[in-house]
Amino acid sequence: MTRVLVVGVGAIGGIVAAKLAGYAQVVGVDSNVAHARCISEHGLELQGATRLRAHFPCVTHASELIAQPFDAIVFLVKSRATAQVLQDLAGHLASRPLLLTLQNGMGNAELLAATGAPVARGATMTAGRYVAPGQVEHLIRGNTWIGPWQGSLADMRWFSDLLCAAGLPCEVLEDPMDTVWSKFVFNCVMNPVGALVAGHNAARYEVPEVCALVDTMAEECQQVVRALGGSFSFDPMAFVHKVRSGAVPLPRHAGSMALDIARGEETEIDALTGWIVVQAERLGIPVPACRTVTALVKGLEYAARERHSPAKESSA
Ligand SMILES: NC(=O)C1=CN([C@@H]2O[C@H](COP(=O)(O)OP(=O)(O)OC[C@H]3O[C@@H](n4cnc5c(N)ncnc54)[C@H](OP(=O)(O)O)[C@@H]3O)[C@@H](O)[C@H]2O)C=CC1
Ligand SMILES: CC(C)(CO)C(=O)C(=O)O
Repeated sequence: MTRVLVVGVGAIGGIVAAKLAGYAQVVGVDSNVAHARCISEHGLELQGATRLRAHFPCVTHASELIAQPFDAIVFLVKSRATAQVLQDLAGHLASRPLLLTLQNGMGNAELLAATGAPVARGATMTAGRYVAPGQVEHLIRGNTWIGPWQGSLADMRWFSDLLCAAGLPCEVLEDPMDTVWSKFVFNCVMNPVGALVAGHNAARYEVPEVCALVDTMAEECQQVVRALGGSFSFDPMAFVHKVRSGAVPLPRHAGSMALDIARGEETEIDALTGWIVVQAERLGIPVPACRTVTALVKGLEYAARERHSPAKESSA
């Protein structure tokens, strides 16, 4: 049976691992000790759009994995953890498994490609939320796209078929970048704004001043991506326009960055909007809205960290 390692079995990794568990031999690695233990002992419970309990082993560090080779390794840790997990997994890369990233943010595929293994890069509109040890909520059923960043379509078509069989609709693309750019711009705009409105999704769509900010940021991000030679397979703001016009209902999920702030975690701002700001500076493109929003999210991270620090909790 196909062996798949899922690195980061949180919101999205949890959905992928639990769904795949009936179709492949899945192993998880997750540094959240209580979560990993719960999964190994009682299984991972998916709630919401998918309801199932999947059983697979989950370790807390790559050093606990047995030497048997994996056919694919799926990276679903936050972008800031990718370099460290790759280093930890060095002993499992000699067999050249397919490395797949569906992470938001720039920089991950480049790190994976440096290993020399085939790399599938993609994006997913699936949404999830970590609830508690052993529990993940599947919030939105969404499409997934993957394609070669390093290697050929043949190296990864089988994995797309596996995701489809497991109930995660996936399209394989000859060149995934136009889709990656489209979703990247959506995340660069909507994720920080979702965090700044404290996860109250209606505020992203119904407050005129917030809508104007969203549109300005979208313009800035698209200008930078085009200056970098990128293009878009779909209008990054298409979903936003559909929600605004009432063509699709307002989802409850305000993006994963709002969830990070609610948990007092660091966000992926540096790999998203902050990345745009750095590129814009290099290219001489003014991006005042993205710059301000990036700064505000840094402040929000600081405040959320302070609010969740054990010292604050005990003195409260
Ligand atoms: N949530 C969503 O709806 C979506 C998320 N994404 C993207 O998917 C990626 C994962 O996000 P998400 O699932 O939300 O994140 P989560 O924080 O829910 O899950 C990541 C998991 O990885 C664990 N982890 C952190 N560092 C390591 C490490 N060094 N080794 C092993 N495990 C580690 C975390 O543990 P701990 O909590 O203890 O740090 C956590 O359990 C991100 O790039 C995100 O942008 C894409 C689409 C939608
Ligand atoms: C699922 C989606 C597209 C929703 O914004 C996302 O990428 C996120 O939450 O980070």
